[in-house]
Parts: sequence; structure tokens; C-alpha cells
Amino acid sequence: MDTDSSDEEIPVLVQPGDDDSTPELVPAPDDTPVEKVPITIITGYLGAGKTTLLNYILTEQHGKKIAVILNEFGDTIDIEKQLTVSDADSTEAKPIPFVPLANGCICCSVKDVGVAAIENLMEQRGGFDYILLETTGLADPGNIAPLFWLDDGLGSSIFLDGIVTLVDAKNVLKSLDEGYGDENATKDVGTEHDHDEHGPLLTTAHLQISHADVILINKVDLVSEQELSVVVERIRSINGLARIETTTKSQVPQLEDFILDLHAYDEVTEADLKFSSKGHSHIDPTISTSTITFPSITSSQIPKFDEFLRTMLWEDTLPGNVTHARFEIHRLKGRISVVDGKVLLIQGVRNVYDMNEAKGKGGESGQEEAKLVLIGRGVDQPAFRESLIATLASS
Ligand SMILES: Nc1nc2c(ncn2[C@@H]2O[C@H](COP(=O)(O)OP(=O)(O)OP(=O)(O)O)[C@@H](O)[C@H]2O)c(=O)[nH]1
Ligand SMILES: [Zn+2]
Repeated sequence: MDTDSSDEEIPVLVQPGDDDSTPELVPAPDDTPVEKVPITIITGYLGAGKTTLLNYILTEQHGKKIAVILNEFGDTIDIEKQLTVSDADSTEAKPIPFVPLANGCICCSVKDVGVAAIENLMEQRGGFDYILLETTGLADPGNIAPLFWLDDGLGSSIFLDGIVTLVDAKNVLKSLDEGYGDENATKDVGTEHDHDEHGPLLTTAHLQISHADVILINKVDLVSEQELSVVVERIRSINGLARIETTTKSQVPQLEDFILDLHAYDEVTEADLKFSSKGHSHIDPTISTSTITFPSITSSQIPKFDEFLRTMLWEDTLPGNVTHARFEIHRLKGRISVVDGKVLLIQGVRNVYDMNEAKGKGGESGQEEAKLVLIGRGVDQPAFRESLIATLASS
């Protein structure tokens, strides 16, 4: 089942001159400015199909030399089998062992996805032009994503292209409701100072879904159509921004639409925000997506808007005199129109955010509605909009 029927028959991207099965990409000479290498984070609960997806990508024609990074050991699935385990206890100091794979791809494995490991990988420039990172099943992508989403340092050679989350159609509801097998599951919102032992359960499955740019609901062969629609609805209610696709054996119809070159962090289009505006739902008790709409702001209100974002994301509170319950923001996207015709694009992961001016003009000058989409816990409170409006109006 395709949950996004708007696009079909999108042509496969072909590298110029690539007409056989062994694409040759010419490494850039040392003195030319090198393009940033995209990294896609592949996350998903235990056994959801991450390794199956990587194997699938590596055998498909995509005209890219992909470096695959696995941050898990002891897995017995195909890719892992090809790894030399000699460096299993020390990946920091030694060069990362690379294993050549089909299609000119390479595979390496690091125990912890540390900055050092990636820098090490980047020294092999020219050897690859895309990085796929498979996280362990219990990883919280909100902790990993900001590592690759920086303005300097690593960010100069790598950019975060997107987060893809695999979901096991058969087990995901159990994971969300019971935190099955999940040592990270918690009922607290926020800090250790404010325990709420009766709050709804926050599981790793929630975190992986809430941070995703693309969600692949895999193993659809194991569920009925009715069960699947319950799963789709639940996931959509948690993350109203992500693109959702259903798969068997992780076989995505188009790699370029769902995995590679998503550019999920450098553009915020109106289409990106359209799903989330279909009203609020409370299907999942823990995480939801909420959209705040408001009129265009003036240039002089931009610092006020920034103050709202900073307070919300860095201080976990809302500016202005509003009362609100605790909240926790995982993902944020916005298009804010300014009356002079500019459009500001906002992107956030946890407490990291970025505000840029859109390259082209938005809609009609000053006519586009401003829209801010929040994904997280407790985001569905009217206080968010009240605080924003009050902060914009303050002097
Ligand atoms: N029935 C069915 N089985 C699948 C599907 N996709 C993957 N599997 C199987 O599910 C098991 C787990 O798949 P993996 O790709 O190893 O999952 P993973 O997310 O990498 O697992 P971990 O790394 O252990 O967290 C394997 O035995 C796969 O063959 C599917 O669509 N349907
Ligand atoms: Zn795996």
C-alpha cells in the first residue's frame, strides 16, 4: 500500500555516462573544493529491518559509492558477516577497517558513532560520496542527529541528509504501548527534578518515529490490511511531518524518494508542512504533532520570534506570561513569512535549531501564512500559540 499516492513513476537518477553496472565516479582532485558528503541515519527498533534495508540499497543501482557505517557488533546478518572483527574493541585509535561491497560501495563498522570515527572516515575522501549510518536498535536518533548537523567542524565535510526510521508493522504497537524489550522506556517528561510516574510511556520506538524524516513501515507481509491501517494512523499521529511508506523486506520503491538525497534539513517546503495541518489527533498518548499558524511577521519581529524559539528549545519553557504543562520538543519545522516578502525556514532537532532565509520568495509577498510544526511531548497546548503571539507583540 502506498500512503502517499501523489507521486508515481519518478525516473531513477542516472549518473552521466553511467550505462553499465559498475558506475565510475571520479574523485575530486585535492585542490578543488570538495562537495559535502550527505549522511543518512537509518534507525529502527530491534529487528525492524535496518540491515535488510542496507543490503537492499547496496545491491540496487544508485550510481553512488556509499560508505556504510554500522555502529553495532555481534549481528550475524550478511553485511556484518563480511566485517573483520579484529578491531572490535578499539575503533577510535586505529583506522576503520573497510570492506569493499558490491556496486563500488564500502562498509565499515564503528562501535560508537563518535566524531573521531567519522573524521577518520572522511580522510578517505574520494572513495565514496554518500554515508549511510545504521544505528543500534535502541538508539535515540535525537542524540545522534545533532552530531552531524553543525555549522563548522564536521559540518564542513558532511551534512545530515535525513533520518530514516524502519518500523516493524507486526510489533510496533507493542513497542509503543509496552516498551517491549526497551530499557530506555520512561514515564518522565523532562528532567529528573520533575518526575511524573503516571505520565504516558515514552519508548525508544516513539523517539525513533518522532525524529524521522521518512518512516518505512516494514514487514507488511505479516499484518492484515486492517492492522496496517491502525499502524499507519498511529504513526501519522505521532509524526505528521514524515513521509511514510510501507515495505516488505525493506524494499523501498525509489531510493531517491525515500532514502538518498532527501535534503530534509536544508529545505522546508509548503508541501512538507501540509500533512501536519490536518488537525490534531490524540491517537498516541505520548507524542503528537502540532501546527501553530499565525499571520506574517515584520522584520523587526524576527528577533522576537528567535527569542520564542530559544526559550522554548533551550530553556524548556515558554516566554510571556502563560501557564503551561511540561513539554519536550523532538522535531520542529517552520515556514515563517515576513511582510517584506521574505520567508524564513526553521529546522530543529531537540534543542538545536537553524533559521535561514528561503532562497526564492515565498508565496505572494506577505500573503503566506506563517506555520510552525512541533513534534514531541505536550506540544498540543494552546499555550504555545499564546506565548508566541505575546512574545511577537512585546517590545
Ligand atoms: N517477514 C518478514 N521478515 C522480514 C522483513 N524484513 C526483514 N525481515 C527479517 O527480519 C529479521 C530482522 O531483520 P534485520 O534487517 O536484521 O533487522 P535490523 O533492524 O537490522 O535488526 P537489529 O540490527 O538486530 O536491530 C531478519 O530475519 C529479516 O530477514 C519483512 O518485510 N517481512
Ligand atoms: Zn542490523
